[in-house]
Amino acid sequence: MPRHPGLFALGDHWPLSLSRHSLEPGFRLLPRDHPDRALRLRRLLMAVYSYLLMWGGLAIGTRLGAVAPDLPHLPLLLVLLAVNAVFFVIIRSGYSERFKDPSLTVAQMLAGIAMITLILHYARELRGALLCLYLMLMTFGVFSIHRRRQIAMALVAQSAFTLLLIYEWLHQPAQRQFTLMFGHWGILALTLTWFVSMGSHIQSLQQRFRAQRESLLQAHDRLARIAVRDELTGLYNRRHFLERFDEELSRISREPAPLYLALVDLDHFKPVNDTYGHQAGDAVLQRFANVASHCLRRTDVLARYGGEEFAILFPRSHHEACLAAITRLRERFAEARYAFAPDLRVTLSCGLAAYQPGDTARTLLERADQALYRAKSEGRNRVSG
Ligand SMILES: Nc1nc2c(ncn2[C@@H]2O[C@H](COP(=O)(O)OP(=O)(O)OP(=O)(O)O)[C@@H](O)[C@H]2O)c(=O)[nH]1
Repeated sequence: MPRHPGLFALGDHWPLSLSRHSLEPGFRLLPRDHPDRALRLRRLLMAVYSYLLMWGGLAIGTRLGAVAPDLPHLPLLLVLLAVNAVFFVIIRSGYSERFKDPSLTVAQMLAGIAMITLILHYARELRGALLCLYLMLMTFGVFSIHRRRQIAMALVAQSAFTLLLIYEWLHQPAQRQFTLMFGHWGILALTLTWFVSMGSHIQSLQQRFRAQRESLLQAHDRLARIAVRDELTGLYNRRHFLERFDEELSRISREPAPLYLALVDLDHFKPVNDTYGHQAGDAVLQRFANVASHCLRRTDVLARYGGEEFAILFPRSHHEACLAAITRLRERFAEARYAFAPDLRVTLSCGLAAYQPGDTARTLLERADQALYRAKSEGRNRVSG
């Protein structure tokens, strides 16, 4: 879940991180081109803007007589900064990572509700307008806390305001007008209800959008995979192999390097299908893919070239190394056991050809094919070339 600052904690966006990230492992700066950077900067500005507006507005309001003159400006500002600093340290030290929501949204919101209720206590004529601070606070939860928690936060805000009204009614009855208090209470209840309802609507849109994006990404991945992979074995398909082959050929025409091509064909595969069925034949092909993937290097390009024919490209490799890899593969594959026929042994034949200057994909494939033919005619289960 992405961290976000909330109303009373600048969280990730505190300018101190510029100097502290180099000192403590938990303090990290986003790279310049990170897509979240602009968003975080905007949140920082929003948080700073909220602080200045709230505190400055109260200071001016006091002078103009719209806010009670005994409003403790300085302690309030210090409390704001202290609460913010605590959240900042908890989040940036990485300690909050152990919680389900590392942004500590609910905790930040609770602190915010307490602070706003205190401010409202000192607000006189401005109280009605300042009620919107509760809504401002609620916006921080819209994208990061679930509907039930949003409702809970709205109830906490409404209850805090109710307690304030009860306290004032009991302790300062002379200064309070019941109709005004009741009006404020009703308006807050109404707007919070609307807010929660809209918030959950926005959240369900967001979830739908996420789900759609997820399935689009999955579809894209599947398409990308289908485009280059063979469905049965998971190996590269013939088209992708020929593309890679062309790339290698144009690379070695610029910077000469050895290149080997092997064509592999399973021996007497038709009888496997005929005796044990097509599914058993498929399992043998899959087993070959598995064994071959483990016998070759990551830089080798292995593909299913046809039905039971496979191609391997060995870029920047030498004859002995290619021969050793194919022999290893031939031996391991011949040792493979199959659950559907414990006595079955399937072998392979291979034709190996080296790139020669002037070769095209076609000429090199032809030479590998001739070598394969020789391996077959010399008795199978062998490498030729
Ligand atoms: N199960 C299965 N069989 C396949 C697939 N693709 C091709 N085949 C079978 O592979 C067999 C190839 O047989 P042949 O070309 O006659 O060769 P072979 O029996 O292996 O004999 P040699 O190559 O001469 O050793 C055919 O029976 C094809 O039906 C596949 O995807 N799955």
